[in-house]
Amino acid sequence: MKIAIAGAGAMGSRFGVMLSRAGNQVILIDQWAEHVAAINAKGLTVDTETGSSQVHLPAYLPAQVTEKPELVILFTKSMGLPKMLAAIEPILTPETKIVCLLNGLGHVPTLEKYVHRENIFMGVTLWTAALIGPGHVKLVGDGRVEVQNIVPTEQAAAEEICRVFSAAGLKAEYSPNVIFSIWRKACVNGTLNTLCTLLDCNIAQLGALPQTAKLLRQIIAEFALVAKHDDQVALPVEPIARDIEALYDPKKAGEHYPSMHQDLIEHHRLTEIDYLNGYVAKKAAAAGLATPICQLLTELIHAKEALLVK
Ligand SMILES: NC(=O)C1=CN([C@@H]2O[C@H](COP(=O)(O)OP(=O)(O)OC[C@H]3O[C@@H](n4cnc5c(N)ncnc54)[C@H](OP(=O)(O)O)[C@@H]3O)[C@@H](O)[C@H]2O)C=CC1
Ligand SMILES: CC(C)(CO)C(=O)C(=O)O
Repeated sequence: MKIAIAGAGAMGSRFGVMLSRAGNQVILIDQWAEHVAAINAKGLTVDTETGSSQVHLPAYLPAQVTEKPELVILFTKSMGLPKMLAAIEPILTPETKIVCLLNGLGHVPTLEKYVHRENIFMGVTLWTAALIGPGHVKLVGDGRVEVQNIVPTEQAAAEEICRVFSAAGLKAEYSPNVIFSIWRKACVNGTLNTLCTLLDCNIAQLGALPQTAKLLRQIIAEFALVAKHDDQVALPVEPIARDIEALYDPKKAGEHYPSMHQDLIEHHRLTEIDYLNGYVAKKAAAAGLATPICQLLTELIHAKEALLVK
């Protein structure tokens, strides 16, 4: 399949490398000129548990692409999504399918401004990856993917995307209720990412703190309030909290510094907070609901951004 990865940072590179190794024709598209130049000059440097290798994939700035892909996989940061969609609009045909695997909430209305609804596929992933520098990523660990169509007639196309992903080892499953999965994943990021970033710790260290269990449940309960009000999604607080707590195990994600920590603490870049706790606080305010903890966490992250982002 002809696949374009739009947003070829850590996660986009992971998907690009795995899909290319499975025989797909993959191109990488990214706005970061130094990263694109490094990949084209010497290949993408991929570090894994077993060593380092160079993977040769064509990389482009959005304005340079002329090929028309059959499938586009979006992996920008949430705040980069509109700019990327506007930039790749010229290469989209009425048949091009788009899969959005970003963390965070509220992406469908953005996608609908650029893509016909029947071509939009939403998903979540538990794969992880880290961007070490331009043209250099670290891909360790295991993961899986869930994908669903947003227009009911397009289930077969979603299942085909899952088949292509799974043939590349990405372990994709058709999701019968992706909106629930997106909210559940947002609970993971709205707790672990936000708290690890504010406390400057990894997931295992967060899990060992006496305050964490209660705080986790309070944050999830606020997400549940808005999920129910806005999307009629019922989020069960206790089972979601237990699933998140299972990630403290160093054999799972315990050693991992969440992507928000990588963005703000390590790279002094803006975070996706407005698509996580900030989204919940904003939607709650609009509906007259109280989500004081999400409101406070959002303000603290923005304050830390003001201190750290150049
Ligand atoms: N990393 C992870 O383990 C996981 C991430 N996700 C989600 O996947 C999506 C993509 O995340 P991820 O792959 O981590 O993002 P990255 O930060 O690795 O890359 C995203 C984009 O940010 C820009 N960028 C990154 N670093 C720099 C830099 N130093 N200078 C200039 N530009 C830079 C690049 O594009 P541009 O210039 O166009 O902004 C890049 O394509 C997010 O929604 C994230 O939450 C989901 C699961 C796990
Ligand atoms: C790995 C995980 C689940 C950690 O919160 C994540 O999605 C991230 O780092 O953004």
